[in-house]
Amino acid sequence: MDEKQFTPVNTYEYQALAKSKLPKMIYDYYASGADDQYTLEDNMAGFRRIRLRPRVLVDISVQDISTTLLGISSSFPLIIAPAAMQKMAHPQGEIAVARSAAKNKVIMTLSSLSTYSLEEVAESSPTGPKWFQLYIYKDRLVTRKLVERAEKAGYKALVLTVDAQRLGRREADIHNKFTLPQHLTFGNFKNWTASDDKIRTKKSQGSGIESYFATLMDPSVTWKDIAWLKTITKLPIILKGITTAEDAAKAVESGVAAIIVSNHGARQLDGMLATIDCVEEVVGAVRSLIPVFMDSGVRRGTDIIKALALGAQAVCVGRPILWGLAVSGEDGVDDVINLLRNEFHLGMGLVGCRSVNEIHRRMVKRQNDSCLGVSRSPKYDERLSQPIARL
Ligand SMILES: Cc1cc2nc3c(=O)[nH]c(=O)nc-3n(C[C@H](O)[C@H](O)[C@H](O)COP(=O)(O)O)c2cc1C
Ligand SMILES: CC(C)CC(=O)C(=O)O
Repeated sequence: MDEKQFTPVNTYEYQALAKSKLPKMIYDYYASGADDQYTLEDNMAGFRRIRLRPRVLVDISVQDISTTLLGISSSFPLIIAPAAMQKMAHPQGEIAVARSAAKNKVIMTLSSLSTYSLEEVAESSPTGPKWFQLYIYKDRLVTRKLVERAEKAGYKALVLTVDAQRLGRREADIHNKFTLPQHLTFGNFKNWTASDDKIRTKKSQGSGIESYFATLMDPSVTWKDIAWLKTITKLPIILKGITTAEDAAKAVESGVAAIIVSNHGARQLDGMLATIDCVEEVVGAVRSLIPVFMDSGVRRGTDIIKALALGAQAVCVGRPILWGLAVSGEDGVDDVINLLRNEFHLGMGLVGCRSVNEIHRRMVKRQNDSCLGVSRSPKYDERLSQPIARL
């Protein structure tokens, strides 16, 4: 079939099409997980181990799938996760994603390591609510300035990533000697110590992003730095990368506004649990004191239902947005969001829920791997190994 006429109907097909369009170095950077990528597979397999228990004969002729997340109304319980360097996928990069998010009434989280500046992204889509993701630099002034700029530009919350004291080892990036392409720069760091030179300096030695991280980010960050961050901002702080009850309890104690249960799309510590398998534990420890969101492995509307049934208030989505962006810019992002929204809407109806509040724990049941026979969907493997041939 002619690639041009092919319209993807789910996020897996978007991934296959994006793979056929992107240069290998860029596709691999977006798609990879750390080490053997066990957790990468498991993030998706985890959702398949959880099965739905629908209730029938419920009048679903009127459904409301909207929700409110930290005071922000959202058309459905989906948030766009921060992902670095989006101009590598499409020239409109983060601006296309921000415009799509605003149009579709979902929150966009902008990465610190964006290829447009945080001000350009804010100005591109003033009506769309946005959160700003932070890493803590060794030079605290870099972080402080970013916080001040994000506040001034109207971002509504800071998402502090806490699972990346050091960058995970993504072997494809090492093989590809990954670097930010010469015509691109980190939008937030023009003329700064944290400039994009750092990603290019050691490119002959392996992953440029690994050397950038090791040079500039602070591996000594602790809970004390959350207290410091609170002293320099009035914005709500969301911790991204909590996966245990112990850390969830500490997060609540530290006074943050919310938690994102995340393993960073399996790009950091391979061998971790799938994040969907961590949600209940974290929700239990948080005792409804603050909202819990989750990410990593969400590819279907029914995955969102499963996450909500286990106690999350919303999911964040990373790679599928990048696949939409790579395939057709803002339109592609619109389409990915719409596919997930429509799948969620249909799934909610078929489990017998008229509103997000009606999704509850008894709507899901866990199954063991042994009951399923396969650890991941053959459909997924097949689609990604031969992207266009199959299409
Ligand atoms: C290409 C790429 C870049 C990412 N960049 C960042 C980043 O700059 N900051 C961050 O906190 N997380 C980053 N993440 C992690 C995502 O925010 C999110 O946790 C993850 O993608 C969720 O998993 P999913 O891709 O399976 O949806 C990145 C993920 C990808 C795939
Ligand atoms: C620039 C990177 C450090 C962004 C990131 O978090 C990632 O690639 O997972």
